[in-house]
Amino acid sequence: MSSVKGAEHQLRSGLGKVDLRGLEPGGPGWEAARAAVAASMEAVGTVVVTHDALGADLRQALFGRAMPEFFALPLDAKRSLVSGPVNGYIGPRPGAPAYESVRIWEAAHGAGAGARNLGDALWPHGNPAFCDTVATFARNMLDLKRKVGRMILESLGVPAECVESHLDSLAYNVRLAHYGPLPDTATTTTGLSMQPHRDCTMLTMVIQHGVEGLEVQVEDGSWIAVPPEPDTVTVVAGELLTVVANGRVPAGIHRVRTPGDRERMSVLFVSTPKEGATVRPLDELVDDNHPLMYGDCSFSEYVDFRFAGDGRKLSDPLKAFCGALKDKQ
Ligand SMILES: O=C(O)CCC(=O)C(=O)O
Ligand SMILES: [Fe+2]
Repeated sequence: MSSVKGAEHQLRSGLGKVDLRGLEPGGPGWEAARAAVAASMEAVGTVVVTHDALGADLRQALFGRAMPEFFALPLDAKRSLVSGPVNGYIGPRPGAPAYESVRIWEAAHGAGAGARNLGDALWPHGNPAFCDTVATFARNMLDLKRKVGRMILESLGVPAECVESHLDSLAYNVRLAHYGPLPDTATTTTGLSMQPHRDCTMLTMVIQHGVEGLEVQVEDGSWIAVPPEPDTVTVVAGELLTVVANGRVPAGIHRVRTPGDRERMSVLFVSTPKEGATVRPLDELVDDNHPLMYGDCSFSEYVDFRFAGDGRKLSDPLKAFCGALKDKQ
């Protein structure tokens, strides 16, 4: 994939790469970039964007210091972080023996309360550098995320004020992820560190660093490895965006194939509905040509259904949960 600012972009079986550097809403290049972002999103639920949201110093502070410090903590300390609406740690499991990650909620707001709580819980005297790094990262990503979210919805024809109120209705979290070298058995069976999946989010932005691994499924069913270029982010539509977009943006299918013998770190910047919220297709995206595809979707009930309930066994749990046509198929 190579990219050219604004109007030109390269597609491989639907996956686009679009340069967003220096673009402002309504300014030169905005419309062409917006069309390219939307085309890729509507085709494969994913787009790779080039950006200038994270400088080299911030990336170094995050991947070179904050993350190694966190993952080096004793397993018991990491496990003590309760999983739930505030923070959460996922340790190695039989299905993913080399994967661990931690989620920090609302890291983008205020002084990064989520990061500070986590720092205070883990280090006896807190860890201001860790907290500042995560909070700065999240603030910078939030601007980029709003830009991409705005492009997607505007291009579907959603008026500006509705786009803004949708974006204002979301919550944000950061997930720091670490993939250790794969044990031999895992490498010989699938070679995958994370199985193909759709995210249960609104949008997930994946930042890789140095070591590749993220692969995206494209229109012909093949997989494209996204190179870990420092100034790019992979933006993946989650299932909740499919609901809001009334089915016009599919959730991107992706997986992780880490080089077997190498350690890898990635960071996700994630938007979701707020806790307790119910989402539904935006009114502006339902008309005679676009009949209602999804009914009301309670975020927390869907999470339970998908990860702890009957949805675990289904290939399309979203449709079973709130698809408008689910009873007729
Ligand atoms: O680490 C990555 O590149 C992607 C991880 C991912 O897809 C996920 O955590 O849902
Ligand atoms: Fe994912």
